[in-house]
Amino acid sequence: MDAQFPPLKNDLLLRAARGEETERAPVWVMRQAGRYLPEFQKVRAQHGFFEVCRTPALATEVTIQPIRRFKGLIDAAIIFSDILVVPQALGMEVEMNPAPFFPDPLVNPEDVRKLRSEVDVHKELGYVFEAITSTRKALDGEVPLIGFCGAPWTLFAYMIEGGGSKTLQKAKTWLFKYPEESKALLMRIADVCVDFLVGQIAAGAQLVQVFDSWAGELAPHHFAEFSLPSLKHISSGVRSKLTAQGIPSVPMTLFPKGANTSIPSIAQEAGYDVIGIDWCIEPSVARQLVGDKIALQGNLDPGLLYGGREAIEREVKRMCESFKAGKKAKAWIANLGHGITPGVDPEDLRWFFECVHKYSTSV
Ligand SMILES: Cc1c2[nH]c(c1CCC(=O)O)Cc1[nH]c(c(CCC(=O)O)c1C)Cc1[nH]c(c(CCC(=O)O)c1C)Cc1[nH]c(c(C)c1CCC(=O)O)C2
Repeated sequence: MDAQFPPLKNDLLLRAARGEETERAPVWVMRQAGRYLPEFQKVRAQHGFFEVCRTPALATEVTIQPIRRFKGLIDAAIIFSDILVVPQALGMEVEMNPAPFFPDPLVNPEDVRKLRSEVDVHKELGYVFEAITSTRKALDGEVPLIGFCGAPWTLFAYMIEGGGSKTLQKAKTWLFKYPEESKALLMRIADVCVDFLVGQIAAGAQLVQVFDSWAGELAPHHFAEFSLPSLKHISSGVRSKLTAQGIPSVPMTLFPKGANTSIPSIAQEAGYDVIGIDWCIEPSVARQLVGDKIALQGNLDPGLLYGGREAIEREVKRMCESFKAGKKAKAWIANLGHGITPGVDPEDLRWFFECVHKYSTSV
């Protein structure tokens, strides 16, 4: 598989994801290709959001923009796409104006009949696979390429709410009034996620991340009941399908945002190599919870990038000390605790990268 691509020159991310010690922590940021970058805004001024996702040459260009700008400082690219392409593959209409909007959300359990019963990911999402292959080539081995999908619970919530929501009133109505139908839908989404991730890995993704952005909206026992089974289904399904197809396995990351009290069960049961953490948990505490076999990713508050250089340096130093436990960078991928937000000065992000390089070294 890798034979068709240029050799990888920087494998820090992959080594840390496998739990190894590294000279310094690899670093990238969630949503690194996005609206805070003027070069991204330029592309978006001429093309719709999903048009960029669906046009491999444009998706490749915006994926590479942060790699080009922060050359030598950034250790991974993440393919430009969105978690909501999976609901689209299931047959739902999704607009981005500028927040996600579903004109025809799932109102009650009978509505699942509107979804495609069989999803051919190559037909519906082949454009993502093409973008991945094209980006792998364009990266020329500079850094590894990350593929991703949304977690079934987060996607379920979008498909039912019809967009973002503060209370998740509709999604919770489903969970608690129709638990069996909800679980069936969550597993249907998980099946599509499995094929989608396998297709991304076959196309050249060197690590894959599952974003459960709304994990923290569930009580720990409800996370265990509704989200965790579908997350396990994804990790085990991806690995067994890769084996069956003779495709080498890649590290898998789960970002269960806000589900910090569920970290021990996630580490033991979910089947991921890396767990992403937000800034509401101390890194050294997360390390104690997961033991030394699982890698961690995170976790600076993205809001710190508005705080100026002094605050960024102080907090990155503190984060590094907490992750390293005073010793070495091991099994840790530096990142923010959630996506970078619009309005951040790209030069302040550069400073974040420089501070990680300085303070995360093994000493
Ligand atoms: C919940 C979620 C979505 N999308 C995603 C998540 C999970 C991560 C998270 O919790 O932030 C994931 C995502 N979305 C995007 C990426 C691309 C890769 C990257 O650079 O990280 C990734 C990994 C591009 C995007 N997806 C979106 C943009 C901005 C839209 C634009 O260009 O107009 C980008 C760059 C739009 C989007 N897409 C989504 C929302 C809520 C929005 C609008 C608000 C916002 O920007 O945060 C759904």
